[in-house]
Amino acid sequence: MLRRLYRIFAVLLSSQTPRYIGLGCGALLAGKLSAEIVFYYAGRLPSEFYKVLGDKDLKAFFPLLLRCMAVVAAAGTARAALDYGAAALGVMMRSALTTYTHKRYIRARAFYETVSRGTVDNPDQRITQDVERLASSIATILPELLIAPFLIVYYTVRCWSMAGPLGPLAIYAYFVAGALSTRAVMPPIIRSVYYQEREEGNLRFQEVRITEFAESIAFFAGEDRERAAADAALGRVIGVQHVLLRKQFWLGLITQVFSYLGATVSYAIIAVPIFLGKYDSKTGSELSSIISMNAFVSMYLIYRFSVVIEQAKKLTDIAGYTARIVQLWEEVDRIEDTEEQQEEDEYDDDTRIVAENVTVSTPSGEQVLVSALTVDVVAGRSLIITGPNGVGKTSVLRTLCGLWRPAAGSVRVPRRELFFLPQTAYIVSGSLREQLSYPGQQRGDNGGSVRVCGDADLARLLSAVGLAQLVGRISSATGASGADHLAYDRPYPVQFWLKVLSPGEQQKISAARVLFWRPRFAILDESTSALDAAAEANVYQALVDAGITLVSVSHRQSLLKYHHMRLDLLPQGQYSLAPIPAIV
Ligand SMILES: Nc1ncnc2c1ncn2[C@@H]1O[C@H](COP(=O)(O)OP(=O)(O)OP(=O)(O)O)[C@@H](O)[C@H]1O
Repeated sequence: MLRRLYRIFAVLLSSQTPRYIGLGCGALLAGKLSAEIVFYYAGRLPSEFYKVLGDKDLKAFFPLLLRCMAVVAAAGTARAALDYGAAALGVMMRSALTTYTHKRYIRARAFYETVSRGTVDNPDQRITQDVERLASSIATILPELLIAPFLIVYYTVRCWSMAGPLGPLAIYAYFVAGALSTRAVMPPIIRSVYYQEREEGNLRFQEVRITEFAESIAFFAGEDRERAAADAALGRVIGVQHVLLRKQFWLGLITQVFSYLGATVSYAIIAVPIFLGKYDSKTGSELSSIISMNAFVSMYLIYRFSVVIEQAKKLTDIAGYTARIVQLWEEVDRIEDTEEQQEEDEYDDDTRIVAENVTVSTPSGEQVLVSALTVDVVAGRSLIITGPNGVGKTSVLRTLCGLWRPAAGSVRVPRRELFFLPQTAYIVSGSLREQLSYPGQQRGDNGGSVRVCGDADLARLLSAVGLAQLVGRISSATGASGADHLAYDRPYPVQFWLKVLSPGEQQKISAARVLFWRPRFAILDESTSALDAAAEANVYQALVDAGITLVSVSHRQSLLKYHHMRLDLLPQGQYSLAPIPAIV
C-alpha cells in the first residue's frame, strides 16, 4: 500500500503541473494555519464569556460581543475557503493522474494488450471513477494530515502549561489506543473497497452493453435476459456494499466512541490540578474560565488526534483506489518490459510482409492455430486467406500485422506501410473530413505531421466507394444548409454517424480511408462483408487501381480474382499456399 501510494505522489509531484500542485498544497497549508488561528480565537470566546458574565462586567461585555461576531465571520469564511481550496486541489490532482495514465496507457500495444488479455478488470472505470475518487479523497485528508503535527505540538504545550505533564500524556495514551484499534479493522475494509469498485465496474459494463446493443437486444426481445444479468450485477454490487458497510460499522464505532470519550478525558485531565489544589487561590468566575479554556485546549488536542484517527476511514478508501490505479500502471509497465526484451530490429524493407516458420497461437498460448507458416507477401501480389470459421484467419492477420507475437518463428512487417480494416468499421466522432482522415497521422509518426483529406480528395473518395450522396443526406438529416465543402467540417458525435450510416456504408467509409492514405499494404478482415456484390467489387477494384496490395480474409469466391495467392487454413494447424490462376 505504501509503495503504491508513494508512486501516486511521485506521479503527482513529477507531473506537468507539479508547481501548481505544490503551490496548491502550500496555499492550503497556509490557509489551514490561518484558519486554525481564527478557530483558536473562536475557541477562547466561551472562556472569556464565563469571566465577563461571572464578574457581571457590562463594560467588557459589548466589546467582547463585537469581537465574537468578527471572529465568527472570519471562521466561517476560512472554512468555506478551505473547502474550496481542497476541492480545487482535488481537481488538479485528478487532471495530473489522468493525464499520466493516458500517456502510459493509450499508446502502442499497452491498451490493446491490457484489454485483450483481460488481466486488469474495467480499465476505463479505473481511469475515470477511481482516479476522481482518489484525487478528491487525498485532497480532503491532505490539509488535515499536513497541519496535524503543528497543531499537536502547539496544543500539547498549552495543555501541559494548564494541566501539567499528565494532561498531554493521558491524551497521547488515548490516541495510541485509538490508532491501534482502528488499525486492526482497516485491512479487511481496504479489500472490500477494492472489490466494491470492481463490481461497480462490472455493473457499469452491463448497463453500457444494453445501450450499445440496444437494437440487437430489442430484435431478440432479450429484455428479460438482460434485466436478469443487470440485476445479478447489481446484486453483486449491493452484496459487496453491505459487507463493506458492516466492516465500516466497526471502524465507525471505534472512531465515534473515541471522539465522545474525548470530552470525558478532557474533564478528567483538569480535575487532577483542581483536586491537587493548584487553582485554590482563584475566584469562582476565574476557575470556570480556566476549566472552559482547559476543556477547549485539551478537547482540541483530542479532536486533532481523533481527526487523524477518523482519516483512517478515508485512508482505507484511498488504499483501495490506489491499488486499482497503480495495478493498471503496473500492467502497462509489465507490457513495456516485455516489449523492450522483445525489441525487434528496425525492418526497413517497405515492399514485403514476411512470415517465416511461424506458429500462430492464442495469446495465452493454449491453442495452436497454425504451425510452421511461411509466407512472403510481396508488394503487387495480393494474398487472400480462406478457411472454415474459427480456424484462425483473423489470428493470422493479427500476427501478420504485429498485434500478436508469434509463438515461434519470425514476422517482419513494414508497419508504416500497413492499414487495417476490421469487419466492424471503426467510426469516430468529428467531421466527415476527420472521419476519412482518421487517425490523422502516419503510423509510427509519433506527434508528427497531421494529414487531412482535402476538399477535392473528399469528393473523389466518397464517389469512388459509392457514397457521393452522403453529404446531401447529412445536410438534410440535420437541416444544415450551405456548400458541400462547409458540410465536410461540421462535427457530429459518434452516435450521429452510427445512426446516419448503415453498417455497409460504415464499411465504405473505412474503405475510403484506405484510399486516402494509400498505404502499400491493406489488411482486410471481411471488411466488405456488409456490402452488396456490386459495391464490394467496386471497392476492391478501387483499392487495386490505387496500387494497394491486399491481404484479405473472406469466404467469397468472387474476391479471388483481386488476389494473386491463396492461403487456405485447414484444421489441426495445417495450411496450403498456392498461386491463384489468372482468369483470362
Ligand atoms: N483473444 C483471444 N483469446 C483467446 N482465444 C482467442 C482469441 N481470439 C481468437 N481466439 C480463438 O482462436 C480461434 C480462431 O479465431 P479467429 O477469429 O482467428 O478465427 P477465424 O478463422 O477468423 O473465424 P471466423 O471465420 O469465424 O471469423 C477461435 O476459436 C478463438 O477461440
